[in-house]
Amino acid sequence: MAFRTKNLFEKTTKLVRSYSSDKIYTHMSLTLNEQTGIATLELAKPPVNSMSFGFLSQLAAAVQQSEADKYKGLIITSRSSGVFSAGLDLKELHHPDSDRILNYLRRLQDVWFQLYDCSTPTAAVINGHSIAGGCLLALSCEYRVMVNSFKIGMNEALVGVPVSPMFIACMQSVIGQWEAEKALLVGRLFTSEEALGVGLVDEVVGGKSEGVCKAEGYLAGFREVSARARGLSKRYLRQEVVRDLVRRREEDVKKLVEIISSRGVQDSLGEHLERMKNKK
Ligand SMILES: CCCCCCCC/C=C\C=C\CC(=O)SCCNC(=O)CCNC(=O)[C@H](O)C(C)(C)COP(=O)(O)OP(=O)(O)OC[C@H]1O[C@@H](n2cnc3c(N)ncnc32)[C@H](O)[C@@H]1OP(=O)(O)O
Repeated sequence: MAFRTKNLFEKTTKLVRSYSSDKIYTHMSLTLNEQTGIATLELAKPPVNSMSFGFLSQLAAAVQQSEADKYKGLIITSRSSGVFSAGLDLKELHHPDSDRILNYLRRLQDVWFQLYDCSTPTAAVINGHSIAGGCLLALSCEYRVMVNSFKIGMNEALVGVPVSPMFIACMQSVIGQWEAEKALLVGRLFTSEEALGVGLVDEVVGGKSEGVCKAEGYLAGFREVSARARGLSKRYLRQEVVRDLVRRREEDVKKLVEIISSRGVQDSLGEHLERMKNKK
């Protein structure tokens, strides 16, 4: 089979350089299967694929690449066998520099808009724990296959930070208002099986390769469908959520910076980081 592992940054060097201070293309790899036209984006930022500024920039470049090259599909998964993504990098949120946190949250918004609103068919193979921002990443894809025995959800309530409108909108659009409310207000993490029960994921499988096959099956379902019509329909279906968040994006970011910088939230973040350190 003809596989081409693309160094994403060959084509997007300019974009990534202007976005990121990290070394180019260190946190993920994008591999195109030239026979199917489906690309796999494998997150590879040990130990837990936390979403640092550089990670978000590379993710943005990958999504942009899939749109520009008109991939038939994009599968997002993790190189780690235990963690899909631990979400936002808590170190970016703890004692932040005011300009950096503003730019970090703007970057997060940009990536989310790009992924959520992209016309490329997308699927997530969640082959490990998927927490908060990690759950957002999976929910922004169209289809989710999860490997059993892991946890997924948005734990902001336990971290002591508010769930932001973008995260809420995504959760609501997949599992509905009441289930989202029940889960988000207590920071519930679902097992793979519970996630399937509530509709947070579409399938549960025994391992990553089975998950990739299921995701490919979903994406192959569009082979006979006009890519243009499909892409436009997806945008129309998602436009209400996008429009609302675009309209209020600057207001949301400024409010969140204010909240994150507050003493109470900083104390909670510090305690959460301490708990993680002490769990060993
Ligand atoms: C509209 C405006 C834009 C929107 C902006 C929204 C902004 C709103 C504000 C906040 C939103 C926050 C959402 C988030 O995503 S916050 C992140 C929440 N995530 C977590 O709490 C995950 C915590 N991690 C875990 O539960 C575990 O690490 C787990 C993922 C289950 C993996 O467990 P395990 O394999 O046992 O690994 P360890 O726990 O030992 O961790 C290994 C090392 O990784 C460090 N780590 C873990 N998670 C993070 C993280 N999120 N960020 C940074 N670092 C992380 C951990 O401390 C260990 O480090 P070390 O080895 O040095 O001790």
